[in-house]
Amino acid sequence: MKKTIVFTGGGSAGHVTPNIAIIDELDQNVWDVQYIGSKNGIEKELIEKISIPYHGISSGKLRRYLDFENVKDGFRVLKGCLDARRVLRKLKPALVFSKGGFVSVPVIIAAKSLKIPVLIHESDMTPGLANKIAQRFATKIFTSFEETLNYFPKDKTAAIGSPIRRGILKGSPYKGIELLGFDRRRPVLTVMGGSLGAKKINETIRAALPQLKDYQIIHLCGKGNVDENYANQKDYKQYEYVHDELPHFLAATDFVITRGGSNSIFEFLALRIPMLIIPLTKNQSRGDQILNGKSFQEKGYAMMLEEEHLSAETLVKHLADLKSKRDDMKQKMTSLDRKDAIGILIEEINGR
Ligand SMILES: CC(=O)N[C@H]1[C@@H](OP(=O)(O)OP(=O)(O)OC[C@H]2O[C@@H](n3ccc(=O)[nH]c3=O)[C@H](O)[C@@H]2O)O[C@H](CO)[C@@H](O)[C@@H]1O
Repeated sequence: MKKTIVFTGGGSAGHVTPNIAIIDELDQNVWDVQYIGSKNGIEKELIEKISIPYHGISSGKLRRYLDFENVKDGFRVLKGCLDARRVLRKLKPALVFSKGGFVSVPVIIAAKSLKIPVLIHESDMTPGLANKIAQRFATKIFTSFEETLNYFPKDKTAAIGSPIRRGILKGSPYKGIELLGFDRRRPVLTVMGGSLGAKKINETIRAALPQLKDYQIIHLCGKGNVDENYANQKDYKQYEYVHDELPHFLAATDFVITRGGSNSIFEFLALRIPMLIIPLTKNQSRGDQILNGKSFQEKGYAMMLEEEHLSAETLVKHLADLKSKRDDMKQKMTSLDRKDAIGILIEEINGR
């Protein structure tokens, strides 16, 4: 008889794509895979696309301060715990695997109350609020960054790198160039503002286009952000979000401009693509991307440009610097930080 495993995590692609990466590698003759996410989060569409049974529960945003919305969200989280408990009692999983995000908290609390083992993975340099809460309920904790070990109990935590989907490494540069209608002899720059796009990066890259004529540009600009004024240009292709084409596009990419989302930057590291990281600011986030970016810069994998200093001029200048550091960066990107996190997690799961 198959054993059941429940995955959870959501709110942004960053909390879902690693789960999909692991699910892809699990032997589904051995494991019955199920997913618990929020009723309407981005995870619903991404998980249904890979045909894994999806259970939507009530979910509320967790805040560090108290206000009326917070109280309402408290009730939603409470309802989420009851929803999750009901689903888990029915599925009777051997374990729960969580990638974090608000929706994961009620699932983990419910799992703990039913004595179901919980594994969690933290992608960022510093833990998000969900994983901070989840850590006390977790049986075992994995992190992408070595630096993150300081934030969790030593006896149950291991740094293993980021579980990046293996498919992302299997793209063909020729196919990418062909899909894009680009010229194989000229450099390709990919601009990726995280799974949700990035308004300021989008505007700045478009303003800098006249100074970027050496490059052929793939711009992944996020939902609703394609600018029709720039449609049908030979050297500048815009997409809201790409799925199956992404491995081919990245295989054809020479440089990348990116947010500091952990999944993206570990994917670029595995592909050895020199990156210019423009992290979300402290006003837009809890500042995790700044720390992710700093860590990569210190290790020589990336350059960083803070959004406060972002303009067409600084972007072009940083890109020129990136070009001059390209060989050195690629050399450094062969390090141990490219661990086989997926392999480690699959082994851990199979041992349960
Ligand atoms: C706004 C926000 O809260 N961002 C957080 C979110 O990142 P967010 O989900 O925005 O970004 P990540 O870089 O972590 O992940 C994006 C994922 O989407 C994929 N992708 C992207 C564009 C596209 O067209 N196609 C595609 O498949 C990327 O390859 C990657 O696997 O979770 C990360 C991991 O906890 C955090 O580091 C980020 O701070």
